[in-house]
Amino acid sequence: MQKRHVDVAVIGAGSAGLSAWHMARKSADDVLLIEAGEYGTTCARVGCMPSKLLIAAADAAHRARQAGTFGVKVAEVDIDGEAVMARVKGERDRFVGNVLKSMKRIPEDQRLRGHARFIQPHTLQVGDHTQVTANAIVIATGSRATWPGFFEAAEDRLIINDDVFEWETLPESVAVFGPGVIGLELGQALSRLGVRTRTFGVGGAIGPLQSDKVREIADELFNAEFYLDPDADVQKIERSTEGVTLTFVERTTGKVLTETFDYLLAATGRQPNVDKLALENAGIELSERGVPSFNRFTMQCANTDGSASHIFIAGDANQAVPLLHEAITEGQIAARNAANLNDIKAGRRNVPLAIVFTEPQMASVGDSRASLEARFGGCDCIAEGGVSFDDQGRAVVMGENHGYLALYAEHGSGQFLGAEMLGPRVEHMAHLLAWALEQKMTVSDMLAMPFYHPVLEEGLRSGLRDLNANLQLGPAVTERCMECGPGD
Ligand SMILES: Cc1cc2nc3c(=O)[nH]c(=O)nc-3n(C[C@H](O)[C@H](O)[C@H](O)COP(=O)(O)OP(=O)(O)OC[C@H]3O[C@@H](n4cnc5c(N)ncnc54)[C@H](O)[C@@H]3O)c2cc1C
Ligand SMILES: NC(=O)c1ccc[n+]([C@@H]2O[C@H](COP(=O)([O-])OP(=O)(O)OC[C@H]3O[C@@H](n4cnc5c(N)ncnc54)[C@H](O)[C@@H]3O)[C@@H](O)[C@H]2O)c1
Repeated sequence: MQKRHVDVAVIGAGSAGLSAWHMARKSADDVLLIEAGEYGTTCARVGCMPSKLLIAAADAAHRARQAGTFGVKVAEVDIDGEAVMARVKGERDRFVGNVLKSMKRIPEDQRLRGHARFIQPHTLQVGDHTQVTANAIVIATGSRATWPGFFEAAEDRLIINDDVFEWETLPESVAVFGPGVIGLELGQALSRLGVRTRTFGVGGAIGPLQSDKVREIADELFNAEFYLDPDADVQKIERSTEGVTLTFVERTTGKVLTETFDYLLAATGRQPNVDKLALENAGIELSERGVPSFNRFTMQCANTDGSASHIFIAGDANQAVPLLHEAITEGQIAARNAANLNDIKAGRRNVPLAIVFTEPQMASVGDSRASLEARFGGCDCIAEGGVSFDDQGRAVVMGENHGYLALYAEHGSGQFLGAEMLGPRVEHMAHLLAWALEQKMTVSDMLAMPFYHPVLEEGLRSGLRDLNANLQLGPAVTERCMECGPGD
């Protein structure tokens, strides 16, 4: 057994762990990055990047099918599943390759392969070969897909997102369970690529949407394109000779149907990889679900006696905001503090921003309406405004005039608080709104900004005018804006 002492040990070489290693090295000499699995990060290997590559192929197919809207004739859209998957995997490998290249800058003696687990608060057992003691430890172990036990009836036809990106070609059919972020992104993409899909949820949720109005529109729009039952009654799942056979109540007809699919894709959420760390030996306080309690500004965990620990947790492992940009920020904050235990500082956190790459895209900026209600204590302080994209100039031009933008602001101050949206390419508008929120802009400040013509942001201006009127800070929006042209 090898023994080694380091200043900071980082467990997990994903996006949070890599950013942690780089940050810790700014103040500590001996920083060890420990990885149990493949190098390359979840984001590049089986997450953000391959999913967006599959979506890009699906969008190409969709554009070709929609070309007739513009008087452009495309004879037949023929999907070559092998070519689709070859590009997805080829470009995915390029992204993974870039991560691997950047990892070469980490000296070999600062990297260690093997599964880490705590044997004492300052000591990790790595594989069966090394014991590492560290002044401070950053847990950056990510998360993994999770599913209810009864899915196991699908046996070898039960798959998760990781499996999709290993396909040689596209299957004929997939039953998608979980209309959350992953299920909707992958489910819509597969459907657009000609794969027969049905998507089943529980409880009515669609993606991360909180606004009833936006969710209802999303339900209608997605269902116009592919079968989605967000509150499904699935009565039986079984492995049959042909694949996986489901018995379920069809949403539209109420009939009990039995259908066979090649695969059951479980997209029913993710759980943090903290259950195999032997955290009971780490001396830190755990939530009921076994996740360490931590401060989101310092990323520092709490000891069982309430004192501050030398252990920090960043990225999907802490289950707070499982998004790539947050993992990187958290890794940096955690590592900065792990390397400076005598000078713990609160890190800067950005406003919440989340984007789902369906079409129309979904996005949210700021706290959800429910959190805002909780924060403002039911004082009737929140004004809401909104705009539909159905008649928005640029969206009509592009033939993508669907969706709705809901905007929130504080009565009295007129301060912009957040937004939820479903609409064409709203990834960009969501960024503008997040930047406005970071700058603590009021709705009047935002309306004083330039708006080009004809752009989707003219729709945002209409929504802001509606919000301003509801704040009683501007005129009621009763008709189309006369002075702003046909874009709003
Ligand atoms: C299909 C999919 C699509 C996504 N799309 C987006 C997107 O578009 N935008 C976005 O912002 N986010 C997206 N995400 C989320 C994003 O990928 C994650 O938030 C991010 O990758 C988390 O990074 P991490 O460093 O916390 O975890 P990871 O990158 O998973 O790194 C954790 C590492 O820890 C290692 N590890 C675990 N346990 C141990 C141990 N005991 N010892 C040693 N090593 C260990 C693991 O092997 C792994 O390499 C997506 C996720 C998925 C699954
Ligand atoms: N574009 C992006 O930024 C992006 C893309 C993919 C993933 N992610 C991240 O990954 C996280 C995990 O994504 P996810 O889609 O796995 O989780 P999720 O929490 O977004 O969705 C899980 C869905 O499964 C449903 N569900 C639970 N049990 C079910 C059951 N038995 N049958 C049917 N449905 C069931 C839930 O109601 C929910 O709608 C996201 O929260 C997000 O942070 C982000």
